[in-house]
Amino acid sequence: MTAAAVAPRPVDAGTVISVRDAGIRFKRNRRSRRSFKDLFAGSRRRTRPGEFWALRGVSFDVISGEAIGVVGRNGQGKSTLLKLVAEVILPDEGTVGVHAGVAPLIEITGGFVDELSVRDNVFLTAGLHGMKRTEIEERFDEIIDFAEIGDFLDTPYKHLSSGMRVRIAFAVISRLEEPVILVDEVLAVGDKAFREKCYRRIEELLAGGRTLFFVSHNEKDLRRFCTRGLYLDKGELVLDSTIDEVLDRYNADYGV
Ligand SMILES: Nc1ncnc2c1ncn2[C@@H]1O[C@H](COP(=O)(O)OP(=O)(O)OP(=O)(O)O)[C@@H](O)[C@H]1O
Repeated sequence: MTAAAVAPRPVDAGTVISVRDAGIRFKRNRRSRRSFKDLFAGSRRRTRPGEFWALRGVSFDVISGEAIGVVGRNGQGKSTLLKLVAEVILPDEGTVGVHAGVAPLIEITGGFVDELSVRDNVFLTAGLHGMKRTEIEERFDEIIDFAEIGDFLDTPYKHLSSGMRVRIAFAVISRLEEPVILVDEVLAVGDKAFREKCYRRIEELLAGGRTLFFVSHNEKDLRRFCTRGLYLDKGELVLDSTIDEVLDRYNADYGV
């Protein structure tokens, strides 16, 4: 049976994300590009020379309001999983059903455009997530105050330091009204005071019922926010359990 033939499971009330047997393969040197012909050639399950599965056979459901920590060593597929949930990439096999809007902070650029000013990027990103111009104008000062980068409103995004990029990206993403928030390790770039401010904001969002995916190598942070853990190893989901069980298993496996 081809992946395309897998019938989507009925979605329970409250299920915001439903991932079934998802797999994504990359070329060693760049993202695998499937040709139009491949879609009909039944070659989806095969790995061609130079390709590998960054994720494979991954299945889980997420209920609205869950806070999920994604755990695993470097290169085991954590960021790839978040990109699937953000629908930035599509699975090569299986299905990824996302039944709610997603605000992703998954790369340092936060989806911002290098050449545009900070001001224009705020309007662009918030607009792409469905905010009306008047709503963005109302929240603009709050966003800039949160990021503490009021002196750089007309600066092209590419000229900001990496910490400043994360500040503005987080400030915008965390003001969106999307029900699902994805936070990759990018916050690690921010200084300690700013990180703490972001963490308090994440706690507010969780208290307000948002759903969180949080990738981190920091056990304390994972335990602070997350109730559930997904442990990825060699592209497979080896454990889906409480965050405490997931961290215990990860520590036992890798002796940290
Ligand atoms: N666009 C891409 N093209 C080719 N390979 C990729 C691409 N993106 C990720 N990979 C590879 O897929 C694997 C999983 O990468 P991923 O970034 O998901 O790991 P990770 O668990 O988030 O790692 P880290 O903890 O280091 O951030 C790695 O081997 C990585 O090199």
